[in-house]
Amino acid sequence: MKVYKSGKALEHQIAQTELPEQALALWALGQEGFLVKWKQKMILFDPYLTNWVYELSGSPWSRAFESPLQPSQCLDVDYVVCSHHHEDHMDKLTLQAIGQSSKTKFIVPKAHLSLVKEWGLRDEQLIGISHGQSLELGDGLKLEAFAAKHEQFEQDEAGEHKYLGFAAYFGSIRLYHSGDTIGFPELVTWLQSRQIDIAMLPINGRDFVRNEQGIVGNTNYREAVEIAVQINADLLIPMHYGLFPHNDENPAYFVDYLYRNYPAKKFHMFAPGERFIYMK
Ligand SMILES: Nc1ccn([C@@H]2O[C@H](COP(=O)(O)O)[C@@H](O)[C@H]2O)c(=O)n1
Repeated sequence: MKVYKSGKALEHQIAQTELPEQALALWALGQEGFLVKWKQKMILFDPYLTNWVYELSGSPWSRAFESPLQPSQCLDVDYVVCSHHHEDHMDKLTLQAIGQSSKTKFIVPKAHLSLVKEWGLRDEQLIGISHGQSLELGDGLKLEAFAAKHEQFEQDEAGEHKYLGFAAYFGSIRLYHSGDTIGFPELVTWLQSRQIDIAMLPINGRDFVRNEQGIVGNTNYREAVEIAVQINADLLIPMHYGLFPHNDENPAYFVDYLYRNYPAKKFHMFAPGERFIYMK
């Protein structure tokens, strides 16, 4: 798979992107990694910018495309937000490298605070978040966490959910980044009252063959579409495809399903490294 823009050209584009308050810019970085710029703030969701999964687990976990950005190009980001501790979402090498920044704060599930401290991130860089909690992040930016079901809910001894999704409020623009999850009725109920504009959901699905390989599943393209429809999201962004061929889905099936069933529903399918500007 080709990367649309990467390296210095992408870094330059991010720095040069100026936006009115009612707009935000999104860059897809692969899997569930997205950079959001709004006003002068930058927030990075689930960045997997290295080859750490392959280094840990070997074949078949090699990347299908290079990361559009290197961690060292993300030192100006205000917040890195991680949904759960799977290495393609909470990547030790990416976090350690961005942790060299004196600016960036890391928002992780409270269940994983001790782990990221073991990785060398310092207390003052870290913010833990729990299901049901909201964080005010300044300038009208707010983040709210919701439990996710990476097939199941999983909680630590203290009852902290290990899988989270996030509603991020950029002024009046409301974005939901699901993390890794399947669909479940409470999720729809929680999100219906949040009036989400942009819903970002995985489409890689799940099956017993992948379960037998230790791969935990997510919403498939039908479920992603149906959740977006039920919460009345304005725009649907499919994610979690294209990076690992053995845990993938063809995004054309998502487009086909959406086009046949909800032809008026807006979506955007990204190429890695592509910028998309959303204006409310
Ligand atoms: N044999 C395996 C099975 C799974 N992993 C881990 O799974 C992660 C991918 O799952 P997500 O749905 O969270 O993207 C991947 O990061 C590995 O940590 C593995 O390493 N080996």
